[in-house]
Amino acid sequence: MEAEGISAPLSLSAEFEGSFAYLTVRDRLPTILTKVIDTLHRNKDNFFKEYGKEGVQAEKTAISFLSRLRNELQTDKPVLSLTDNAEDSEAWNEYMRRQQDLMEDGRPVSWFKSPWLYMECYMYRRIQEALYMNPPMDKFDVFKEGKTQSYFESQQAIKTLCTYLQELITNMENMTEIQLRDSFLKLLQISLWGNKCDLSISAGQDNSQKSSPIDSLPDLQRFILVDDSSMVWSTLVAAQGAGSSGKKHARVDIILDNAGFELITDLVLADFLVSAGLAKQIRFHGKSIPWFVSDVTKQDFEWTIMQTMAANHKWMSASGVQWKHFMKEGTWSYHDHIFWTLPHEFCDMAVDAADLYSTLQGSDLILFKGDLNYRKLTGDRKWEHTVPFDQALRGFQPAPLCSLRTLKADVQVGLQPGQAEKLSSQEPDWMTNGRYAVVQFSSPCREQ
Ligand SMILES: O=P(O)(O)OC[C@@]1(O)O[C@H](CO)[C@@H](O)[C@@H]1O
Ligand SMILES: [Mn+2]
Repeated sequence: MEAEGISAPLSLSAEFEGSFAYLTVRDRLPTILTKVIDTLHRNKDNFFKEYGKEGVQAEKTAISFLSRLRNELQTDKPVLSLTDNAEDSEAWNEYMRRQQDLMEDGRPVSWFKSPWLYMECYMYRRIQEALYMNPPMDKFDVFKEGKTQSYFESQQAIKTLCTYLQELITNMENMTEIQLRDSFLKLLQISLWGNKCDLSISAGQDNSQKSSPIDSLPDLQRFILVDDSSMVWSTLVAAQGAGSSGKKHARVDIILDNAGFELITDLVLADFLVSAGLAKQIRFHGKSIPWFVSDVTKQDFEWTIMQTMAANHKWMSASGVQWKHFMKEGTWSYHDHIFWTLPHEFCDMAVDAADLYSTLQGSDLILFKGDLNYRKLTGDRKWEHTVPFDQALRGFQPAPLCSLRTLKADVQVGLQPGQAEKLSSQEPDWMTNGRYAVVQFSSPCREQ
């Protein structure tokens, strides 16, 4: 899509044999689909217990939907319109028509010929269609087991992090601005590396946090390829404006990514921002349907706060109680606009989700977590690595924004000349092995 007439390179696509997109569509997506089918099989008795024969029949039909979907994918069939009449179905079908218009010589839109970003998002939406079309399966989260396992497998790291947070809060009034800044930067990096724990790249394999999130920071520093965290800090400080009540009114929006440990790192960061008076309001943005295996839904968000509150650990439960209070008093709020589970590049948001775009324009700082959000920020296109991040956003500038992303797809902009070449010579898979990360900032007020 050409936003504001800004030209852009080709989209990543599985049509490029051997590319990461090709290997993902050929291997990883079918694996994820097979795991979804297995999950439904394994829950057959539960469906019978809860819903009787109707539940078992729904499960069977959903499995046949998903098996057909896997065959369509593996044999590169033309994509199909959605037929579940959900709130977002027309937006999806309109997007398919747009993609069809872009196809050369009238070739149909298909899995190995169309943009990877579209096809991967489309797969997750077709999984949801299989459930929508087979009530009472429509409310079942096929990825719930993996997300809760990631939380339970990361307990030690969560305890360490909540203890660290409470220590910061206890000492906060004695902190100098430098100490406050250093604490913020540490928690920002912990949230950044929390993004390693993603179940899509691992095709559902356990990807929980085993090491101490604090102790591992010094060793990870050298793997941060772009570090604009000082600009994030100065944006936050500049956003402190005394309103009539003399209180600070900064609003921070966090576009969430994965549940489990990563979500805890985001809640801890958000708690610090409010407790340190750096933000008056935090708006969390999650997904309205189960997405990319481990992405946060409203149920995951509420479950995680409740679990942390109920933990048999003093500082975990203290943190969970505080987070529940922030939600109750409205300091924190959770939102799940359907745009986040559409396939659109973010440069389309101002037109295709104008309400969301104008909401985000009211933010003082937007933190985008994770790789899929980075792919949508940059349009998942084959940019030269030295193209500035601002340029790759192609006009998507609702407010000062920062991507906190571990690299798991072969799109990366804003690097120094020679930086990508050096990395490729050392580690050919540096863009997709999840070992590297960026803290990449862009602001409408910064000269382009
Ligand atoms: O957004 P996240 O959770 O950081 O990563 C999502 C992801 O795992 O899924 C896609 C590959 O299947 C890539 O965008 C990325 O590897
Ligand atoms: Mn994710």
